[in-house]
Amino acid sequence: MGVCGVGKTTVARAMADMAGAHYLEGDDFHPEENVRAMAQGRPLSDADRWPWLESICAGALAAHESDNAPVVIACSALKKRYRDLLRQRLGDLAIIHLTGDRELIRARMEQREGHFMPARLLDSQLRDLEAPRADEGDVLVLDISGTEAAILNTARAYFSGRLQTDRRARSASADSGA
Ligand SMILES: Nc1ncnc2c1ncn2[C@@H]1O[C@H](COP(=O)(O)OP(=O)(O)OP(=O)(O)O)[C@@H](O)[C@H]1O
Ligand SMILES: O=C(O)[C@H](O)[C@@H](O)[C@H](O)[C@H](O)CO
Repeated sequence: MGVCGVGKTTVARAMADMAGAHYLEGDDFHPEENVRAMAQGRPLSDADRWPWLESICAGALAAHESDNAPVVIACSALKKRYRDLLRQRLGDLAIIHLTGDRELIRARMEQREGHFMPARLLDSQLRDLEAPRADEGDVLVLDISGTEAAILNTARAYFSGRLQTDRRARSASADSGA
């Protein structure tokens, strides 16, 4: 999760490769009108985002049910209520909140080519962002100022730990016949 340009796609793709997981790009689930709005510099509203979040959940569940493999999703999930919807629909999550200095994110967005999101929407994303607090216990905060390798190492350690915990919990519940 995180604002535009913070590196969600980059990290999520690498994590999915590492874990043999499905990779879902949140941007692919936006209806055309959402993409058009953002491309024209208009921030999305809650009303624009609810159906989009629901379709990400449907896609994630379908992918997982096809072969039981884990699913990694690149999704802004800017507000607590969006993350709560994901938790409610998808069950246990391991969330990485990518954060960074506004100027660094802006510079990366300006260098990026072929993406619909204009750098001028960054401030609206930062305004919408409700950074997870400590009571959202499934979130790792990861600053993006380090090298890509260092970021991926930290992300990998967090996901691996969460996957092992999840596997242990599932095997314990299978043993107990639950
Ligand atoms: N650690 C990093 N170091 C340098 N550049 C990076 C790093 N991570 C990502 N980038 C570059 O920053 C740009 C934004 O990254 P990316 O597209 O992954 O962000 P995003 O959060 O998925 O963006 P959006 O939400 O707008 O789709 C890309 O050009 C990417 O190659
Ligand atoms: O919630 C949102 O406003 C959107 O998901 C955006 O964050 C973009 O889709 C993405 O980040 C584009 O760059």
